Amino acid sequence: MSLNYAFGFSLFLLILVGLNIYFFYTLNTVGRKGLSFNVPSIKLDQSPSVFRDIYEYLNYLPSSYKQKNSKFTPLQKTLIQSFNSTNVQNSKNVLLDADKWASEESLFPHRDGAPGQILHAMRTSQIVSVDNAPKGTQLKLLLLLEGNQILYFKPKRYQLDEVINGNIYAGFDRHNSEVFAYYLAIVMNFTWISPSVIRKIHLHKDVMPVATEGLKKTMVNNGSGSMCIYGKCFYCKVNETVCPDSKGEIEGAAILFSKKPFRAFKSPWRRSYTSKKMEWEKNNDFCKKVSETHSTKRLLNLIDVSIFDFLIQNGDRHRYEVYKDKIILLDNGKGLGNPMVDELDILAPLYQCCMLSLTTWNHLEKLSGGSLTETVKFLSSFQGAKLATEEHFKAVERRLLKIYATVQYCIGKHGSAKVFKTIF
Ligand SMILES: Nc1ncnc2c1ncn2[C@@H]1O[C@H](COP(=O)(O)OP(=O)(O)OP(=O)(O)O)[C@@H](O)[C@H]1O
Ligand SMILES: [Mn+2]
Repeated sequence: MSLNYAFGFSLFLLILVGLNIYFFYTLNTVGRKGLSFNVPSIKLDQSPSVFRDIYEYLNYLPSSYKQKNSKFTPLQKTLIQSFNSTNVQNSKNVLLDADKWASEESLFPHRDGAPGQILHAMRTSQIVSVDNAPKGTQLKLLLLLEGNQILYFKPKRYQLDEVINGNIYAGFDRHNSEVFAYYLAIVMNFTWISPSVIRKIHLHKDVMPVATEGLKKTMVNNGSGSMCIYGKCFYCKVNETVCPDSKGEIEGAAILFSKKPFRAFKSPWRRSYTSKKMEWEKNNDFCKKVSETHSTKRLLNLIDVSIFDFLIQNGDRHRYEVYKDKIILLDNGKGLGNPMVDELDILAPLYQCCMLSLTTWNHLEKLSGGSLTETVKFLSSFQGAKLATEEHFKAVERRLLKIYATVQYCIGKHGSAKVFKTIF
């Protein structure tokens, strides 16, 4: 009898303790309830403590960040109208005005159906000359189009499902990353970027008849009768050629060249490209130092760029170029290397400065719940090419949640009045 009593009492105590723990937990997570996340391969033990803090916020991210925001619906509709290229009658002439473009809000027109027409023209206009592009470390060509516009052509080096292992800047440029970046930027309302589209050029029909002598000198026969290009660039090697596919075509990213005078600057958050650590990697107060030599406006712009780079995982923005006091998103080929990796330190400008343009934040909040990549897919579908595997689209959504968590971390640390800036 007394044993039964003792057992019953212990059970009662156990239930009481259990209930206590349950209520304590729910009370503590009210308002920041969220599903726990599977954190992909991250070396938390060796990471700075800021990473742990950000991941803590990620685990309690409000559920609204995982749902669609109805405020995005009208914006999405406008974007779709602008990229729908079914109205291409004028597209042949659309590039003729390109030199007159660049307004106070963008480098190229991005409204009223212009993007669809521009991309279509970039993909289909007659090529009148092909040469090696003289600048940079990566193989690329210059395509001169009828009507005098120039395209940078970064050739395809990898299949979409190829995973680039190694450090963040490993491998050749990814042509699809350039094009993906263009659509992503536009959906994010970062309009200071050059239009970019997947284009296929036929070696014997489009290139050879109009190739410069200089380009022909950088071609070799690959042994099975086809000519391949090794190009002229810092890293170009005779045994690292680009060859046409079985249809005789070379696929690549065609990027509209802008003749505007850009000014180049070294990025304060650039990597060392050796095992040596840069100051920003060792000093979490690095932003304070940068703010002594950079305006708040430029810092906010660099932070926007870091958010963009984190989404595609471009860790190679060693230098940035400016026009009309805005950073132009040139050279986005080092993204989409590995969909399983999220290098959080690309976000260093955000978590070290803990500030963000309010305009950027208001817009980012509208892109939640899958809208961001859904719109990239939708807009790019008008030009036909698939830009990335499903794993990459999922990775971008996962990284967006990490951006939300990083902003929450900053708000938690400094309060939203200090984080959000209206200077832009
Ligand atoms: N769309 C563009 N319009 C005008 N100039 C451009 C454009 N894209 C790139 N450039 C210029 O050409 C340079 C080289 O291009 P890009 O950076 O894409 O090549 P890269 O081979 O990847 O160079 P790097 O190895 O330095 O990263 C840029 O720094 C920029 O000055
Ligand atoms: Mn580059």
